[in-house]
Amino acid sequence: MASEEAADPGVQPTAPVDPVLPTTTSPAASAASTALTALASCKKSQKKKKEKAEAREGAREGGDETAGRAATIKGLTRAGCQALALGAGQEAVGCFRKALLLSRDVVSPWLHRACAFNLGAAYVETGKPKKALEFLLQSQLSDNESGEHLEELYFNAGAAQEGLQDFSKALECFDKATGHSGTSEAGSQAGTHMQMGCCYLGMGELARATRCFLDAAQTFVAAESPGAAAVALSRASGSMLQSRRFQAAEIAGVLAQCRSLCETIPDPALRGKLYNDIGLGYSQLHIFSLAAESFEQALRLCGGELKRDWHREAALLQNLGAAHNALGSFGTALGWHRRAATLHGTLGNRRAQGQCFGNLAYACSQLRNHEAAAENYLHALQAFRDSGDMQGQWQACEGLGTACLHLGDPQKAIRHYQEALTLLSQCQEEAQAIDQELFTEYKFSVDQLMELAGLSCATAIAKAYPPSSFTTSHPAVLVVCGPGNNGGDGLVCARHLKMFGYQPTVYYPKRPSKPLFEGLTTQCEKMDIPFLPEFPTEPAFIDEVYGVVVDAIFGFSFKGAVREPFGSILSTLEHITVPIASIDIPSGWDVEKGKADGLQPDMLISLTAPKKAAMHFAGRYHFLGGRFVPPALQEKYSLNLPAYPGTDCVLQLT
Ligand SMILES: NC(=O)C1=CN([C@@H]2O[C@H](COP(=O)(O)OP(=O)(O)OC[C@H]3O[C@@H](n4cnc5c(N)ncnc54)[C@H](OP(=O)(O)O)[C@@H]3O)[C@@H](O)[C@H]2O)[C@H](O)CC1
Ligand SMILES: [K+]
Repeated sequence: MASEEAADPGVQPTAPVDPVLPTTTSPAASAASTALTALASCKKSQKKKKEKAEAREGAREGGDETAGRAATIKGLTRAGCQALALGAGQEAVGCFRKALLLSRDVVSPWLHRACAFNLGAAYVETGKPKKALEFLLQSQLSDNESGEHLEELYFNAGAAQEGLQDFSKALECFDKATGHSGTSEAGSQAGTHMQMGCCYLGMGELARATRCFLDAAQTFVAAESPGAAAVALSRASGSMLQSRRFQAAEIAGVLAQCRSLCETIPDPALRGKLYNDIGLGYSQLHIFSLAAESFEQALRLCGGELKRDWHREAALLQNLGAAHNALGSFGTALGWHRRAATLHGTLGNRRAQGQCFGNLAYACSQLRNHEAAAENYLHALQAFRDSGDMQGQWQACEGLGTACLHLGDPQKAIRHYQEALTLLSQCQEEAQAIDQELFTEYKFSVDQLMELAGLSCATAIAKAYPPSSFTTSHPAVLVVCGPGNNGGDGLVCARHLKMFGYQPTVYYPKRPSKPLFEGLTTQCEKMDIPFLPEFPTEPAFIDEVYGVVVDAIFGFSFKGAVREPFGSILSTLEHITVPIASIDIPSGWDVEKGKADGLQPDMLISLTAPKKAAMHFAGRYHFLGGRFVPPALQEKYSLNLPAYPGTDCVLQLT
């Protein structure tokens, strides 16, 4: 979708989409990739294990009473390994479990531990990390075991911890695995680096993740594994893009390296996936010519008629059209949009089809074929209505309005523009609507959400301004609370800051007489958090005494001109030099348009989802908090929230 005014088609909804091959580095994606990598490693270790088990068991087959049992264990181990190789994880688990049971009656503790290891590794593979750890722990090898054994054990334990999203424990294990990797192949060391990269991604440490992926890529190249090296480079470029701390030229360099490796990868499916990822990377860098080339290369690899991946093909056609729109080659774009719209339609993906019709309409309008533009905007509008996409609907209406103007029908244009405006305001009321739905449909109480919101704020503040960064003698924080729920978030935040070792002081001039706010106030008082009787009028005084000021005055219900006493408070805050951390929205800002001459906080903690005004935020730290929106609600409002790292309650956006 794109409106006539869309100056930046890479950011507008014309941007390539990727429903099939997410480059996302969310913990979920990382877990998925973990499972895959673990699979490869397990297979490797199972193979070795199998060989060693056979050799050692063979040596033990000396006609003693356990020979028969050992032979059965050997058979079960072999069957388990075969099942693993065929991807039948459950069956493998069954075999290894039986082998383990039998091994209990065999005198050799080594054999028992080897069987426990096999079962643990199979559980890693079947995505049962808790079970995996249970058995991997039973397989603890002694210090005089070979380094390779220990490397395998720690690798699998790391993969299991990663599956449990305990990234720091996983990293400890992977570290130990690399510590024992002296004799192992380069490929297995690189595999460990990949896993470590995934852990850092899960922890939101994107620069470290990038380093690990790049290290892995280098080792894979040295080990002559171009496919694995290209995957590592693709992950590296993804985390570089996400971190926003790398220069475009650096990222483009990684993408180019990845692309040249792709040419040597024999597996067409992997090559196709990588070309698509590379295309998405180039799109994010706004290098649309290379993006289009990469998408075309991916499209050629979509598979023959029998094994065709139609969903991927539809996404690629859509991406190609979007890239050509961005390049201004609208004539070429038309064909891609049409094919994409048809294929998405056949696959029943109405929303994506709407986007393709929108892109097609935009290309038609640029080619001055306003009749065709109007017709396609109408198709887009219908598709967005069917799929409940409000943003798509108002953009289609706006496009329709412009097309009608060009076609000499101003009355009709006005009607479409009016509809676009109504739809737009409905979008902007979304934050309140989500809030309402959380209470009415999902039966959350305000207290619950406020607790989570306030905890997120305190956590984000502690991340951005650790006590060591304060120039004041104590980590003193002034929390200014307003009369609504934003103020309530401030009180909760103050309480958690105190728990975290800060010294918060609250200013709360207009206190609603409601049990919730009275309770929050008492909790703060009981925790020896002082409440200021008056607000300091001198900005210099605030700078002197406090290291950070939390702005919890107004949130999304602020309207009109600021009324006292908040007008004077905000004027003072506009002149302080210590950093301000605003909760949800900088106070005094228009919820949609911001306020150029208003408060300019150093930090913004957006709750639930960034509000429109967040676009005008120019401070150093933007965090997302309020990790409480259930997936169904996220989907209903097409929130497209980025994934929170691991179990964190905040996510740093910038
Ligand atoms: N789901 C979530 O994301 C959650 C968000 N939470 C936080 O709640 C706020 C929204 O809270 P709400 O109570 O709806 O409103 P505000 O805190 O933004 O402010 C309302 C009060 O402000 C007064 N007000 C409004 N405009 C002005 C003005 N121009 N001058 C002075 N005072 C003003 C208003 O007074 P009235 O007299 O108009 O009633 C209210 O007293 C959201 O942003 C989050 O921070 C919750 O924690 C739950 C989860
Ligand atoms: K605020």
